[in-house]
Amino acid sequence: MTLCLYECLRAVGLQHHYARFTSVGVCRTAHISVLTMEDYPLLGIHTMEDRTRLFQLVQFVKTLDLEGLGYDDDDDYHYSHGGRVEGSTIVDSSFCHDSDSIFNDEDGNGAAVNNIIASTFARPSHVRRRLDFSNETSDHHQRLSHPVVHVNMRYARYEESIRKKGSATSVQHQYRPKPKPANVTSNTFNHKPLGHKDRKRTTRKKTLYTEMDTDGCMCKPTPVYEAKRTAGYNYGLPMSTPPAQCKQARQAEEQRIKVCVRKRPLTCTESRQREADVVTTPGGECVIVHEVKEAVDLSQYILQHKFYFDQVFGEKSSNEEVYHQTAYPLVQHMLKGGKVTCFAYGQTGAGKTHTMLGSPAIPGLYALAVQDIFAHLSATHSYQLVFVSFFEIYCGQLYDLLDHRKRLFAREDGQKVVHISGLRDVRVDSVSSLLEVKQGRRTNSSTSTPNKVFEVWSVMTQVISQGTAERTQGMSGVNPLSSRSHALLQIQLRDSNQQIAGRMWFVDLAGSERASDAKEPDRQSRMEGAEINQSLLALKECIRSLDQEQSHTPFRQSKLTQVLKDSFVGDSMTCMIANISPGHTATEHTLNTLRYADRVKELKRQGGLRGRRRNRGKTAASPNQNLFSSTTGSTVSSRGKSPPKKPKLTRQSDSFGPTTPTTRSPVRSAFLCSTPKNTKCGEEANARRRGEIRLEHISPVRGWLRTGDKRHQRNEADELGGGRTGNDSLKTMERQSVSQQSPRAVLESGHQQSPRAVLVSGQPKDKRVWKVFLKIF
Ligand SMILES: Nc1ncnc2c1ncn2[C@@H]1O[C@H](COP(=O)(O)OP(=O)(O)OP(=O)(O)O)[C@@H](O)[C@H]1O
Repeated sequence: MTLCLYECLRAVGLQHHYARFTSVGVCRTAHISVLTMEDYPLLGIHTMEDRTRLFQLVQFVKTLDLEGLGYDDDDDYHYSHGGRVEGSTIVDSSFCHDSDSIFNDEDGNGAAVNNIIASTFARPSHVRRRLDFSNETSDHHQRLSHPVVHVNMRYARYEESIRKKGSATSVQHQYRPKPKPANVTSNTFNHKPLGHKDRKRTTRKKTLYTEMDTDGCMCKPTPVYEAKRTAGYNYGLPMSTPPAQCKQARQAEEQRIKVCVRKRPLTCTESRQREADVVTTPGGECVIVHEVKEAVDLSQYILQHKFYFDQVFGEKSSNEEVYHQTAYPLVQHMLKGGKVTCFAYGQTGAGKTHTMLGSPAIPGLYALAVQDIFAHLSATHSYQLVFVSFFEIYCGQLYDLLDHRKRLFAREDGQKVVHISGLRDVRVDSVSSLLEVKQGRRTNSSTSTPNKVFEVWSVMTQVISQGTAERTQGMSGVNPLSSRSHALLQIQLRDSNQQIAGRMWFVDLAGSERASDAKEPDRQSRMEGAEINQSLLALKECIRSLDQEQSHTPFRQSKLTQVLKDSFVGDSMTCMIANISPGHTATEHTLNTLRYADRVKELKRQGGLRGRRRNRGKTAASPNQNLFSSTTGSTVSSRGKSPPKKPKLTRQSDSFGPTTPTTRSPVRSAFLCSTPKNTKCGEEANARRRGEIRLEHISPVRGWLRTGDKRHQRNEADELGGGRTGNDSLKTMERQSVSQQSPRAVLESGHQQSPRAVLVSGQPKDKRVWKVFLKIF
């Protein structure tokens, strides 16, 4: 039993168009696969329903390996000339007279088709044309003599339209990617006319690539275009620039921020699923993503996205190689007393943990860094001590991974230095390693043997394995053991006075993918995803803010940036390793990761950080002072750009209701308690401040009436963050006094909202307003 055109059309309920199809030259099932939407009217497909059906059929036929299934070119031919297909009854009540004409045609010479064309489809001559499948050898078409439309030229048409649009630059057809694997489910069609083919679908899908590659009829060379990015997408910064063009800038920057990309190989699972590798890493500084796209006419084309970074590691790079290019310079800087940070960023399953932690057989950056630190200390006979702490940030909370997930709190002191209270520091005292080194058997990492590396690894794992086991993990759509938290490993060097003599952060960030990618997106995983995204956004905002020389850097937007404050100020060095997956199903995430990294790289080339540091150096001596000035100073951006927008945490309305015009509070902020006490003190305060207080809106939270004054919010945040200023007592007085006003007094003071409103604050705003008014008047 073979596949024929009529069966296909009947499967989607388009069998009544069969004659029309054959009349214009669509006589075989294979012809369907090359139909485009432009051909639909020619085939008599006008209604949206029919268009959808035909579209589905075209998609389905495209996924079929017709030759592999024993597709016989003549089948449709015989079919259309009255041949009765083995095992199937083609008589269909909906097929009207056309079918009779066709199937009762005994001579099989195409007379029926010609009759139909002549009688049923008597159309104007410009419509009466037939589609040409020029690659066919059958003489079937030679019997028809209508004008020809070249539908197989759709690739050329598309290329032409792209050129006209100027949205992409055409390049040579040099890259011929494997087409996307077919993703056909058994319920694609309800009627199951092709049921006898079902058992072959699996093999059909698997052989799709090769068949289409070798079959010139089925697969035209896929056009390749180079993505031409516009200024809007990258915040107006120049796009990824080749290294040659920015050599000077790089030298000037002295690699304070280094952005690298690491591509991992396809995993066994991905190979089994026949995922295509869409990432290439030509040279050591360029990475190209070949994105398979589909045009509106359903033709496929390739869009190449090219990025340049300080270093690009291909799938064959080892952890040691990555370490020497990324973390090793940071270790050297730390040993000189600097503060350094190494981020691993990327989608879940992209290889962040593999890079950072590795395994006993393949130690990651943690172990290699500690090994070098010990090697240095022993070589210089230093008495500095190495302390390690390890904690995670999960859903905005800090948990100590070395202390049974004890809850931690990040607080700022009066000097604006962030401390993590309760964090356990473990002194790493690799006696055996150090002894070995002191005996001259170890000098540095480059001369160490794998056994020695393994030894340091085992020392580190005594500390880290406990923490890693405690880390929050979950199942994502990509990785069954996906990290759902940011893991931060801190390595500190301390002198004999316990003063910090160098600090290194290793940050294994949580997967950067969207929350919806979780395999079973329940509430918890969505919350996790939202939190992860928010902290990554905050990280980006901090970097962006530094780049734009903003007077305020929003460290406090997330715990991650708050904890990593040191990484953004002073004489720090940072390295970001963007990990990417090579599979075509991860293309979108790969591009997102690369764009994020590209953004970080481009801003450093703009000299944003450097310029900022320079400015800071003029006004302040220490990083802490710099930070202070950056957060409280009134410096306006020299570029005149607007400050970054903070994500809105709560919705604030400017108007409370149609009858309650609101006014902004003056600089002095005030609270109003929902249940004021009529004390004398309160009345006095009320009388004094009656003319000053302007309420903006009522917050249902804890019954406070709040003002929208930013300074007030900042003061409040300071208090929450643990910092207290000299005005604290004054503010407390203010709060007390204002909170004790009577409702009547508030009304008299010109405000149209009553504290009574707070009592009904759980209701919609308009209702609340009306209740207040009813109560009063
Ligand atoms: N460079 C590499 N070479 C070989 N295998 C790798 C490489 N990078 C990652 N892998 C493998 O890919 C899988 C996923 O890697 P890993 O767990 O490091 O991802 P991840 O980015 O940390 O994911 P998540 O964010 O979900 O924790 C692991 O099985 C790991 O062994």
